[in-house]
Amino acid sequence: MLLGVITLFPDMFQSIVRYGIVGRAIRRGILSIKLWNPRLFTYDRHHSVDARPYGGGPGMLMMIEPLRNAINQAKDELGNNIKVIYLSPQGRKLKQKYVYKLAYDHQKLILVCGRYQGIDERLIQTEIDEEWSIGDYILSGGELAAMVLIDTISRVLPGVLGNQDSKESDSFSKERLDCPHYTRPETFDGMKVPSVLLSGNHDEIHRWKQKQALGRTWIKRPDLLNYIQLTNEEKNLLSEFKNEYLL
Ligand SMILES: NC(=O)c1ccc(NCc2cccc(O)c2)nc1
Repeated sequence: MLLGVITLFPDMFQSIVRYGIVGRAIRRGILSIKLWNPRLFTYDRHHSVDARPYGGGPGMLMMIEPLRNAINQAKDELGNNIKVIYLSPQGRKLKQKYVYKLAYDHQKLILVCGRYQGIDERLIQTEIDEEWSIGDYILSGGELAAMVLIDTISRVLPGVLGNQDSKESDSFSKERLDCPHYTRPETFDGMKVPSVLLSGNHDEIHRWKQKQALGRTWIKRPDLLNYIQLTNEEKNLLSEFKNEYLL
């Protein structure tokens, strides 16, 4: 998968291309990232990329021309029918199921990172195909949002995560929270690992993990339960958890 990024701060992306899962995906040739800086596509004396907003208001906006020039350059290099995504607080809220879609439905994507107070609306109307948000908060730029998107996409690309299960067991891959996890020592400050996890009884262990994941979702994120259709077995596990919890 090839991800093109339009950003005024290309060096920020060094922080993900060298390390961890994204670094591994790049080294394995599964993912590549190419950056274009709109400032290199300005032709005025001051290389202006931002300007004051019409109608007043605080801060500056990114101008159309440098962004459009950079996007066009990216399209010239990557191909013209590539989906262009803009990261902004006004975007659709990113969820795991959309990460799979973005990763599996496209071989290439272009991510546009806004700075300042955002970008001229006419650029959004003419050049942006989809607007996405990583959450309901304001960042000083779209770069961190783009890096979050790159990281979570790279985790679902085939061949990136060694043990496929680790991806599947990720909580949000089944749109529920994860079960609790434990590792050595068996007892720490008098706190013991739940005995079922030491039993070697894989059916019991799987049942316990399912029950804990459902129970924790009910406690911490009951809203998620509105979106998932539970099997009868899952419904039984959850009511068992509730009875024990409410005792
Ligand atoms: N929640 C997000 O995905 C997100 C994305 C970008 C961003 N900052 C740049 C920006 C871009 C557009 C308008 C704007 O007001 C700020 N902040 C948060």
